[in-house]
Order: sequence, then structure tokens, then C-alpha cells
Amino acid sequence: MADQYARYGDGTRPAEIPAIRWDEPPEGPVLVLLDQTRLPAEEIELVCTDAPALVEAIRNLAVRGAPLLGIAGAYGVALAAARGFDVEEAATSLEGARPTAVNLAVGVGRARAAHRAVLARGGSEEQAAEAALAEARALHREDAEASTRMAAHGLALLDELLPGGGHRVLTHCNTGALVSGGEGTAFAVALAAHRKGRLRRLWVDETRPLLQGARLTAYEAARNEMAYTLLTDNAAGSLFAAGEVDAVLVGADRIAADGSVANKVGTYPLAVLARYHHVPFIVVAPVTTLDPGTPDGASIEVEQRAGHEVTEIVAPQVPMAGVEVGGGIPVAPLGTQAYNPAFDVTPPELVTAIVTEEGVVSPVTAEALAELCDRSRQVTI
Ligand SMILES: CSC[C@H]1O[C@H](OP(=O)(O)O)[C@H](O)[C@@H]1O
Repeated sequence: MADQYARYGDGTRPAEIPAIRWDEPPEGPVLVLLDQTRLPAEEIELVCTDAPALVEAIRNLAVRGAPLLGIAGAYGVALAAARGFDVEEAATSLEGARPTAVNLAVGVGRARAAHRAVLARGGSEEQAAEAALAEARALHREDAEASTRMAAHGLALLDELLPGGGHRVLTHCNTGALVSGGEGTAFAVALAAHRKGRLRRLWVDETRPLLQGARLTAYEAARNEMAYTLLTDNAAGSLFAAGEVDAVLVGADRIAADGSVANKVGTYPLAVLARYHHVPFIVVAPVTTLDPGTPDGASIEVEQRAGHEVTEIVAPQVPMAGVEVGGGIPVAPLGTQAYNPAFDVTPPELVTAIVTEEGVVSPVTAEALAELCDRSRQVTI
């Protein structure tokens, strides 16, 4: 079950509420999530005491973003183990909660393998639970370190591609601390540029239908006092045409072996616009998002979400006259069918560079990605 753990919004909240944290109150271990469906109006933490509650939070995007899904999946396995639930059952439900972000299955797999390894050598369930938690904590820490290194590599690339500083960067969806153990992926690069005084403007796509840009990226940009401007997704083309975009920075949910990039729907059109307007299109993602096991973009399963996310405006999470909390405000005739893929796939030839914590891949080729994966494994080992 999940319950509201704390409500902030009256200025009493801590300086930074982490997107995810493990806690061990007297009544037993819990996984605490900053509920991203309530942002930016309310900062409410959800408390998960079992895998079903976490699966629901993942499916509802209370917790979201590829790297954070991996971390949450690993902690979910540890939570099941710590509370004596069936770990294999929990792992299976967690890894299937959302299909596109490869990180989720990777994180679940790491914690499950750690748990299994202890049992295989005759360890106790308690020791196995401790091993699963240690693996989740390690993944959390590694992702934070990866975020810092991606930010450095990404800023160096921006400075190389755009001499003279004053970068005007367009981003899509949300790729900041709310998707990461650290400061994020693409957003972390923009934040690094901001801190160095080299971010002239962050153009923030609102990112229909769930508005991760308007609700979450704007929230993170405001918290960091960045120069940002929100736009509707369909206004991006006019910005390119006006020469107002120096580079596009986006995240990724899965990168296939050939360099095809699955990311929030609306990313592919930006890549086409960037190519047409000769603007660098840069993908920022940790190595855990690279998936050598998926050969190409056509092999990536794109999550199809419920039509009501399109036919209704996401209602604010505070009571409004005539709208139940959490309900949507219909904007289309009742019974309207909707097409609602959560992601789209950008082919490698439209990607200027992929920035990872292990370095930059450009041009994007299967060979270069394979070499980087091998190098990363060597580093990991
Ligand atoms: C860098 S991970 C963030 C990535 O995840 C988002 O998808 P969702 O909000 O559905 O989890 C989007 O694709 C972002 O680029």
C-alpha cells in the first residue's frame, strides 16, 4: 500500500526533496517517493511498503524517468526481500511495470541477482535481503556519479559545438533530478552550463499529454534559478525557424544497438527539425540506458498509454469546482478514441551525439556504441 507521508508546500519543506529514498521507520523498511503526479502544486511523498504499491506508482508516473525507474526497481526488490514477500514474484511484476525504459529491468535484475547469489551460497534470507539493498544503494550511487560525469561531458561538447558561450538549448520532457540519483541527464548538462554562466536560455517543451516539461522541468529550472521559457510542443518549429535554438538536449529511455533512441513522444520531430535547421541534436543518457540486446529501433517496444491522458487535461491535484481530485477535465467529445504512444524512436542518423558518463559517441554507429559498452563493462569490472 502507499500512503501520503508528508505534505510540503507551506515553505517548510527541506531544501531538496529527493525523488526517492529508502527509510527504516520502526514499523519496517519503506521506499519513499516524491509523487511526481502532484508536482508542481504539491510536494507529497508516497510511502511504498510492498512491490504492488511501487508497481502502481511506476505505472501512474508518480515515479518516472529511465534512470530513476532502474533505481526504484532495484529498491523494490530489496523492499520485497526485507519485508519477507516473494522476491521473484516482486521482481517479475516490477520489471514488467513499464516496457520501454530498459533501466527498469536492469535495476530489478541487479538486485534480484544479488539476492539469488546469497541464497545460492547458502546465505540466509536476511543476508540475501541485505545484499539486494546494498545493490540498490550501489546503483543509486553509481547513477548520481554518472549524472555528474554526463554533465561535464555534455557541457564540453556544447562548448565545442557552439563556441562563444550563451547557449540557447531546447529540451523535451523532464530529465533532471526527478529522473535520477543525481541531477539528471540532459537537464544536468543545461544546469552545468547555467552554473558556468553559459546558458542563455532553456526552452522547455511542455510535453503533452502528461506535461512533464511544464510541470517538472519548469519546476526544476525555477528551483535552480535558470533562464527558462515554456512553450507548447507545436511551437518548437517556429523557434527553430527564428534561429532561436542552438542545440537540442534530450534524454533517452532505451538506446538500441544500432543507435536508435527511444524517448518521450515528440522527440523524433525535434530531431527532424534539428537536422533541417542544422542544429546539433544531443542525447544524454547513462550507459545503463544502452541496450545491446535490442538490435534496432523497430525492436523497441513503445508503451501505449490510455487514451484519457489525451482526451482529458490532467486536472490539478487540488479540489476544483466540479472536478474530482485526480480526475481529468474532458477536452474532447465523450467516446473520442485517442492515439497515445508514450515514446517515439529517433534513428541514429538524426542524432549528432550520444553523451554518456563514459564519454561521447559521435557519429552514432553500432560499432562505436559496442566499443563504449565494452569499455564501460571493463570499468565496471
Ligand atoms: C532521462 S530519463 C527521462 C526520460 O523518461 C521520460 O519518460 P517518462 O516521463 O514517461 O518516464 C522521458 O522519456 C524522458 O526523456
